Amino acid sequence: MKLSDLAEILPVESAASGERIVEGITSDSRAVCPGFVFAALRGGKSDGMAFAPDAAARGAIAVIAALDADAPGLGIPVLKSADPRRALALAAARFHGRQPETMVAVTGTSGKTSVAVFVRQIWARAGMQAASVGTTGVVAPGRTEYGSLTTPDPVALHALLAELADAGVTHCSMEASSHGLDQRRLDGVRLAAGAFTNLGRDHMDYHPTIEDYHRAKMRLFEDLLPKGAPAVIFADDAWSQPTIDAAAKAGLDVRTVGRKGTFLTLKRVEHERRRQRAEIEAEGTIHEILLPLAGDFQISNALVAAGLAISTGVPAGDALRALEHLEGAPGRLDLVGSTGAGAPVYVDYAHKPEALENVLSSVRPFTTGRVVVVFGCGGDRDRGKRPIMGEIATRLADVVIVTDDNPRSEVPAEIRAEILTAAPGAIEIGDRREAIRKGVGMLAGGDTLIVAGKGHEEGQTVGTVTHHFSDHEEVRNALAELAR
Ligand SMILES: CC(=O)N[C@H]1[C@@H](OP(=O)(O)OP(=O)(O)OC[C@H]2O[C@@H](n3ccc(=O)[nH]c3=O)[C@H](O)[C@@H]2O)O[C@H](CO)[C@@H](O)[C@@H]1O[C@H](C)C(=O)N[C@@H](C)C(=O)N[C@H](CCC(=O)O)C(=O)O
Ligand SMILES: Nc1ncnc2c1ncn2[C@@H]1O[C@H](COP(=O)(O)OP(=O)(O)OP(=O)(O)O)[C@@H](O)[C@H]1O
Ligand SMILES: N[C@H](CCC[C@H](N)C(=O)O)C(=O)O
Ligand SMILES: [Mg+2]
Repeated sequence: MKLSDLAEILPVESAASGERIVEGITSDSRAVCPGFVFAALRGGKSDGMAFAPDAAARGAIAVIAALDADAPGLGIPVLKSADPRRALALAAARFHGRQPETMVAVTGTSGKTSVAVFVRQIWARAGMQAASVGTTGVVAPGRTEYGSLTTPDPVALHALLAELADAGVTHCSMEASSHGLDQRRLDGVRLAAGAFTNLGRDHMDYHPTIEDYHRAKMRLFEDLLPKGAPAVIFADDAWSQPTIDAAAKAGLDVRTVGRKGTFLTLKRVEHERRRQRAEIEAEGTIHEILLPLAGDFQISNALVAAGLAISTGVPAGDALRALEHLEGAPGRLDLVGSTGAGAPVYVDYAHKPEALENVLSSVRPFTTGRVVVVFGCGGDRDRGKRPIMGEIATRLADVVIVTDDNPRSEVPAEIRAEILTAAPGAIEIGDRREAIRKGVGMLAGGDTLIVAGKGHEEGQTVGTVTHHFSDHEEVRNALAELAR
């Protein structure tokens, strides 16, 4: 690609530099190699423009910068944009070129990972070459990789999408986090359809108000999906209506799913311990489905996923039948094992209030004894959620064990103390391994243990060091010890 190929996105004026070959694009000066375009972004910590001289010294051929950026004497063209993050995303898409033909994205506070992996499974069952990209990583035919970000930065994202397309993937589902949407990480993705699950308290350290948080999510419908594209919206959430309004105003084809949904209507649901039977109406026909997953919320996620699959060409009957074969995303109400007396132990990724509320409520109907929960809250993240989660745990569980979950740069005992202000009577055990042992050790027949907050994670971050830690492994070890 030549620099002049970016002319639709950026003011590439000088003909001489326009002929230069672009060897790569990055927003990190440390990754610049000769021939790269460097995007100088203003971030939470620093202004990328401060690193432009370094990028130029490493051989950058142009810098993408804000309109008001001050760029004296860099010796390379400065391409100014009113929205440098968007320009970077569009440039990365142009540079890497190929993407799977059918891309869909799902946003919402909870359920994104589940929906993305469900859509992949439904497509795959319908015979498509399908992939999913999100919090738990990348899964595609012959490829499974552990992830880090929910929505990768645009440079990594477009490199990945090009690789997937080259490997023959035609259908790809991805998660659109509010950070990702706000930071324009998805702006270069050619989306065929989008979806919304729900909205609750999250990332209040990043978004000033919940309205601002909702607005960031609405970029998916307002700015990213082409007019007329299907927008699959879960209908039974408090934020469903404002979302439907935003999607309709943006000229999208709104398709609601859920009890109040009209595209897929949930008529009836009967919960069993590890599965649920649902009657779903689609195009005037009632389908009875046995969903092999625990948790009320999984029905909602399955409906959103089916809505996306149908909206991208899977016949409704096939999509709904495929729900009978769904496997949950790793670490989402994941049954790891049971004690000798039959008390189940689940690992779940609930690390925000509504998720914790949902998961604890979901297991109550099948618990004849006590619901025991082990959880903590992450450091360097929204502090406001700590007492809220303490209150929810105290209200919905019989035994609450408060422990550590990635304290990062904070003092772990202070995080626990903030949770404990609203969790009187809770047991405090900082060491997560000990906390899990304690939880497992106290289980009697009829009890249920939920180890919440880390789900698929494989590390515990203390300070800047991430130690290997897996709730799955710890639960398995504790159960094995008990059996000895
Ligand atoms: C808070 C946040 O979202 N930060 C993201 C943001 O960083 P930033 O712009 O604030 O970075 P900064 O440190 O101020 O630096 C500004 C710029 O200078 C550049 N720089 C910096 C140093 C240097 O030597 N040279 C250089 O060029 C940086 O690369 C950056 O472009 O933009 C970066 C580039 O896209 C992201 O990598 C980074 O994500 C960090 C890694 C992160 O942890 N993000 C998390 C919070 C996140 O995005 N999570 C969401 C949601 C998860 C969920 O739903 O729960 C996700 O999608 O994963
Ligand atoms: N539809 C839903 N409604 C409420 N809670 C849910 C829903 N789906 C999942 N959860 C809860 O949220 C947790 C995370 O689910 P999932 O990973 O699918 O969501 P996510 O939106 O991708 O979350 P994150 O933004 O943290 O990656 C689950 O472990 C469960 O506790
Ligand atoms: N993507 C989320 C995951 C949080 C998971 C929880 N284990 C924590 O560390 O708070 C975040 O980084 O805020
Ligand atoms: Mg996720």
